[in-house]
Amino acid sequence: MRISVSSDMDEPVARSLVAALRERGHEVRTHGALRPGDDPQWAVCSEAAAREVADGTADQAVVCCWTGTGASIAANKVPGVRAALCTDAYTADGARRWNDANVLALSLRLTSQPLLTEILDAWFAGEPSADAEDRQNVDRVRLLDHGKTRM
Ligand SMILES: O=C[C@H](O)[C@H](O)[C@H](O)COP(=O)(O)O
Repeated sequence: MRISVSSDMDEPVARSLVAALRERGHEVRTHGALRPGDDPQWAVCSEAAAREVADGTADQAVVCCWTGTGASIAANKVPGVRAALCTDAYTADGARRWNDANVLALSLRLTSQPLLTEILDAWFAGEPSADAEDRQNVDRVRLLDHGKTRM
């Protein structure tokens, strides 16, 4: 997959993330502190990575900041993006399965190397649920992208 990665800090875990994605065979495009000369502010680089998912330049994105909160908030402001802040593998699996999340948000503070591996394993193994209720929920969220609240 084509995966956009952003981080507001040049932390070891962010570099490990990029390396791990490449090792898994993904094509990675970096933003923020991971790209020399790029704006490292979380509101800017998270949006840039998320926008590539929305416009189809990337299949998915991983957005990082110290807590993961700002990165997830900024990414979720981009229509078409469903960003999930995941602090464990179960949450990452659920984000793909129930929420059809297309952007993974990570905390640079909390995500240890082993946890990163577990989260990525779960994220990439997870498939969106075919359950009608699950699909309906995702469709409702998609409507919000267009300012609508009713199916
Ligand atoms: O949600 C915000 C992020 O956790 C930032 O990474 C955090 O605000 C730290 O940024 P700074 O070191 O620039 O204050």
